[in-house]
Amino acid sequence: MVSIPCSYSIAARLPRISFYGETHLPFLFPQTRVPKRRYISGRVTAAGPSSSSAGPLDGRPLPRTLFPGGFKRPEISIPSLVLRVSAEEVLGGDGFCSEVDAAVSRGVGIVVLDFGEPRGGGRIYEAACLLKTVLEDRAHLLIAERVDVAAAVGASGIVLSDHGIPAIVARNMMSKSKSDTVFLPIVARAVHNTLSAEHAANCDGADFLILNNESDNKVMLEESFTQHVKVPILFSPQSPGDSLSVDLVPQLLKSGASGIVMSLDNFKLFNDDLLKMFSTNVIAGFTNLDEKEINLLEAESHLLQEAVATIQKAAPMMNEIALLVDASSRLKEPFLMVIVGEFNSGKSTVINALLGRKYLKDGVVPTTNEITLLCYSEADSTKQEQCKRNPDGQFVCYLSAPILKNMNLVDTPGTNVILQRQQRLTEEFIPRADLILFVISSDRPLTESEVTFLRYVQQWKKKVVFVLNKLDLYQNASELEEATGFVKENAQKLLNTGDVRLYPVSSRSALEAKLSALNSNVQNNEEILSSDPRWLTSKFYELEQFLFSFLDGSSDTGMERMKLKLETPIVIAERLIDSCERLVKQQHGDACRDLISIKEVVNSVNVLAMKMENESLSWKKKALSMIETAKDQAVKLTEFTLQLSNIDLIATYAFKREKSASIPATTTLQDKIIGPSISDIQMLLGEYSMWLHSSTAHEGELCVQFLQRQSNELLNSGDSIQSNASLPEEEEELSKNVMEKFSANAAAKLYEQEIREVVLGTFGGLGAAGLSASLLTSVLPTTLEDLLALAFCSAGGFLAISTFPARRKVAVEKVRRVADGLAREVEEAMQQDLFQSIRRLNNFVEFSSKPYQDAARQRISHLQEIQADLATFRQKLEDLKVEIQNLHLVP
Ligand SMILES: Nc1nc2c(ncn2[C@@H]2O[C@H](COP(=O)(O)OP(=O)(O)OP(=O)(O)O)[C@@H](O)[C@H]2O)c(=O)[nH]1
Repeated sequence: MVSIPCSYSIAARLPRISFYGETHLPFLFPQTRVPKRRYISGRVTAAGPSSSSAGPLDGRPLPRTLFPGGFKRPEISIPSLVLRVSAEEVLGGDGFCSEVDAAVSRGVGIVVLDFGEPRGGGRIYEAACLLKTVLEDRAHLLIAERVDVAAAVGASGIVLSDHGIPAIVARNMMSKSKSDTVFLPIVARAVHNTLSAEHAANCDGADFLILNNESDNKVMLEESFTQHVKVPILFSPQSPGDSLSVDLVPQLLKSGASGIVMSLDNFKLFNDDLLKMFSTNVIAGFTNLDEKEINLLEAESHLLQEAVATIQKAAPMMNEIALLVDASSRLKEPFLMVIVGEFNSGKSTVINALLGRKYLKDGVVPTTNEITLLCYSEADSTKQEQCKRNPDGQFVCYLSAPILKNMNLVDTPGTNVILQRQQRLTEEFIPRADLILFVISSDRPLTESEVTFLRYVQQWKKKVVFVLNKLDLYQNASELEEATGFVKENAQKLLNTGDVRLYPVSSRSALEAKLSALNSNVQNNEEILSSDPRWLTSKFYELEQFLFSFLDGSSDTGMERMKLKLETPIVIAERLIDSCERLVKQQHGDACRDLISIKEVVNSVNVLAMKMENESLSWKKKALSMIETAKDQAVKLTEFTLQLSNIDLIATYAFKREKSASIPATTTLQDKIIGPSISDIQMLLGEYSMWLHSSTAHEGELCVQFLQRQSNELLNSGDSIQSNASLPEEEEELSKNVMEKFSANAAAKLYEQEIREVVLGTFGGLGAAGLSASLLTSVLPTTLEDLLALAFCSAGGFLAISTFPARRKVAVEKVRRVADGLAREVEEAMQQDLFQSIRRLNNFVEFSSKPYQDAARQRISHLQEIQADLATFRQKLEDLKVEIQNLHLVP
């Protein structure tokens, strides 16, 4: 067991990193907003270019992700505390879940749900759902055996038994069901003997093993076995139901166990000292810091915690926050130098030469298809040096090479490999690096893929040191000069800096020289090395000199190391804040547009009012023309009735004086003119009323629909805004009432009265003028001329009849006036009905839009607050950067 374990595994409780955008990433794929609808003149149309769906305000699409797309392995802290619970216990109540909750807050990183008894799938599912709620994202939930249940509840993974399905099958089954996550499911294998342990580790592809059989536990204590199995082995040192001897725990960890699996009862036996063994151990990254530096480290730690809170508030869905959490937790850890380069450029040889031994070839490191972290072990024999593969796929090697005392090295897969996954692993690691050693092969200096990769590195503002490896391939000095000039010039352009460090080396020669010096068995082999021509021609010492000066805190480069280390999380924070600012700016723009859209909805009632007013003109015109037609008919009837030749009438009123009898004109007026006209107009007004109602109701409906669509976007949650407003139900009645009040019978009576008055007023006095009733009776049935002739016979008669046309005109005028009055009344009532409808709609829209307007305003001010917070925070980071840059200045 190495004495100082490395801690390069993000604690399971941290929020998950989502690096890739193949699947749905809420933050990186800013939530796909339903295309905004613009609400104009009562019609809903697709939004124009100002629509929020068009992406950020500058019109360019937001970057899909900080990294290219793909899946990522979940990360588990090692050593790990694992709780094993049964469905029975979980569903049994009695505060069991609260105790699990407490255990997680005390450091349990994984909870395994066993099916126990009874074995019904429903019970397990129920228990898994309950556990998931208890654990939230603080610990991984693994389900024993039941891939279906694990997939259904969205568990982090599965624990397969010795004889269970192959790990790859389980992983695929779960991956398919978890298409919305970028994390691969965890697949652990419970094994009962060393044989199956070896098989699972080497062939099965399980992420870690749980050794269940207590009789075999002692086998695990043997070094040969732990050396052999390259995946973490977690011990389950007791049979279910047995109590765990806690004294065993330190011994198990020392023997190479990567964690302990236990029941809740056993966990309760763990005291704080024991729990400390499971907390991440940190190697002091900086020694001999003066007070100013210590203060700066503390200040930065606090500021980064604040940054995490600010970013989480601004963009709760931003999974990349884990990068910052991770980087800030590593602030006090050793300087991290990441070696990158194309496949076969000589990265491993450079590392071996730095380490002074062939660590990366003699089997200690199994592959460069994964990230390999090399950190220091105080082991005094190479036997204790070992490599382990963490469940996240990363190899961690503990080596005793002196250079690792103050600097961790990371070997990465080549960047131009065919398998994109390897390239992605390297890309993922870049933000964590404090310094990048970029190894270029002399036979292909600065290829296209290297240029692309450098551009990516530049995004993270990393300090890059170039190694032009395989120097021995150059024929002469001028070739070398040409190559270094080319690389420097282009690197300067790419990294936008005049300060490009480039070390042409032959790492193979350097390694060979170091190995011969090592094998010379001489106590002080430095002399042998410095006299070795391979060492001299390798020029490797120049690179080493630079790196060692990095390790010396008192030198300028040592100070630079401190600065770079301090700046690593700041750069990540800045990038995340950039993304947050873009996102919040977009959200703010959206919210402003939302408010404008809502106001547009309210204002659209005015547009609709104008439109309806225009349309109502044609309704009015129709109604008035109906009245006009009736009027014309009534006028004609009056004129016809009040003719001298229409002697029947005169006879009836003037001479027969049958007051009670109705004249035919009255009946005609009532039955043929007024009656049908009234019912026609009433029908028209009924339709008008319906038109008003349906137009406003339709508009109201559209408005409600629009506002409801806004709801989710405004609230940014699943809630919806409740509005108590209801659409106007009743139809407008004023115009209909006017016509209902207008009685055909009453009008006919009035008409008759008028006719009567005209006739009586004209002819009622003729008898007094001396006309004899008999003469009149014999003459009157003849012609008008006769009558006129008779009238000429009597001055009095003539005078009376001569007033007839004027009286008739008055009667006609009266008929006209009545009709015109009715027309005016109807027109006014129609207008009132229109106003009333619009008023109702207006009230409804204003009332129902109010909660939405309030929500939009609240959201705008909330986003403005966040923008202000981010700006303040950016300033704080700037100030801190200045302080870091001024570190070298004597106070
Ligand atoms: N001529 C010459 N060959 C070298 C030198 N350094 C490494 N090589 C050779 O280059 C080949 C690749 O070296 P590695 O160190 O495995 O390269 P790598 O970049 O780690 O390769 P991957 O891990 O596969 O990406 C090996 O055959 C080395 O012997 C050197 O300085 N000169």
